Amino acid sequence: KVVADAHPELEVRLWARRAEVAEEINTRHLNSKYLKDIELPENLGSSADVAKVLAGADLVVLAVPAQTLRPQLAEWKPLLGDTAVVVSLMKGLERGTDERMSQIIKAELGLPDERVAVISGPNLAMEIARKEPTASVVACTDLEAAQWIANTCTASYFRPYTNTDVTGVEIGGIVKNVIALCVGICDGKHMGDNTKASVITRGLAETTRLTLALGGELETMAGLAGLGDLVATCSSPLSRNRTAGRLLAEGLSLEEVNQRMTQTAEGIKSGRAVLDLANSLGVEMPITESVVAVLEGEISVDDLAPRLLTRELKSEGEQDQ
Ligand SMILES: NC(=O)c1ccc[n+]([C@@H]2O[C@H](COP(=O)([O-])OP(=O)(O)OC[C@H]3O[C@@H](n4cnc5c(N)ncnc54)[C@H](O)[C@@H]3O)[C@@H](O)[C@H]2O)c1
Ligand SMILES: O=P(O)(O)OC[C@H](O)CO
Repeated sequence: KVVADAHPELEVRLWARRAEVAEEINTRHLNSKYLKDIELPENLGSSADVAKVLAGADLVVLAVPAQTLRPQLAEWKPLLGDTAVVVSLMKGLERGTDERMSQIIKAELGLPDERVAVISGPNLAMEIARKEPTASVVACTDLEAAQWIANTCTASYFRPYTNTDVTGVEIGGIVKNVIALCVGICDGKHMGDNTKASVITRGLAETTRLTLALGGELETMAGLAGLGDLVATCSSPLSRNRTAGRLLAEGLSLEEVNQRMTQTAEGIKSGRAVLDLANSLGVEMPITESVVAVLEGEISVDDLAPRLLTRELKSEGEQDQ
């Protein structure tokens, strides 16, 4: 939608898994299941036939639940043009491999770095659909490619900044979902703003430790894909991850929460992968560890705060702990 709004002269195509969704987009310019009464631009068409959608595409933007990406890519690979650039909007880490989406895209599609990018930031889908002003980050190791993508998706309400730190941009988007689960639990337990601000700030500290250990940059964490996205998700009632945490705190089982969620809350599945990755690098991530302990039934939601508060005292600036 952003690209279609930005460039009315371009033909933008959306792959829909269900033919009736494609039909509604083409005939009524609506996607009522996901975007209620938002009017979609006329140059945004849709098809349930992925071959038609990918034919001749210069820019391919992927946004499926992270754990489903790898098997989908094998299907899409033969349909992709020789020069197409692939952009990930996904904010999850693959369980079992602990790989980021850009790594999976590169490996499965056999693409060089300059043809794989990431867009991430404080970008709640419904607010963007309503054309509420937002900024974002386009990250690609190749700055020229990032600039081309940024130009393509600059709309009156959408302002992308470029960054070459793909790792930091992706890690910011992944870990904030886990931190938002924790904030949601605080919310569900009627804890106040001091508590939530403390979790957000220490959440950023552990996200930064992981980013630095993976070769990402400190500046990225202070930017839109780090602090920006973390604040948006942790403070918005639209956030699925925060909502999932709140439901857990209200006494729902994880199974009941999953049934209740109509859209993916990436933190639920990615939490374990983030923790495994951190452990493999010797990075301490106490909030992530505690959230995973709740998700895996090792501790109850009531044990979460005591577990975090009774940790050994340390200096605020310690980056390695
Ligand atoms: N919604 C947001 O606010 C937002 C914003 C930025 C990034 N993201 C990221 O984008 C990704 C997708 O999020 P979403 O909100 O669109 O999730 P979603 O649960 O709505 O799923 C997106 C689409 O993927 C399809 N899908 C579901 N299972 C699939 C499968 N097995 N194979 C192929 N397609 C499948 C669904 O039909 C849906 O159309 C996530 O990684 C999320 O973190 C979401
Ligand atoms: O905010 P959530 O939990 O809905 O997550 C979706 C996106 O990552 C928002 O940027």
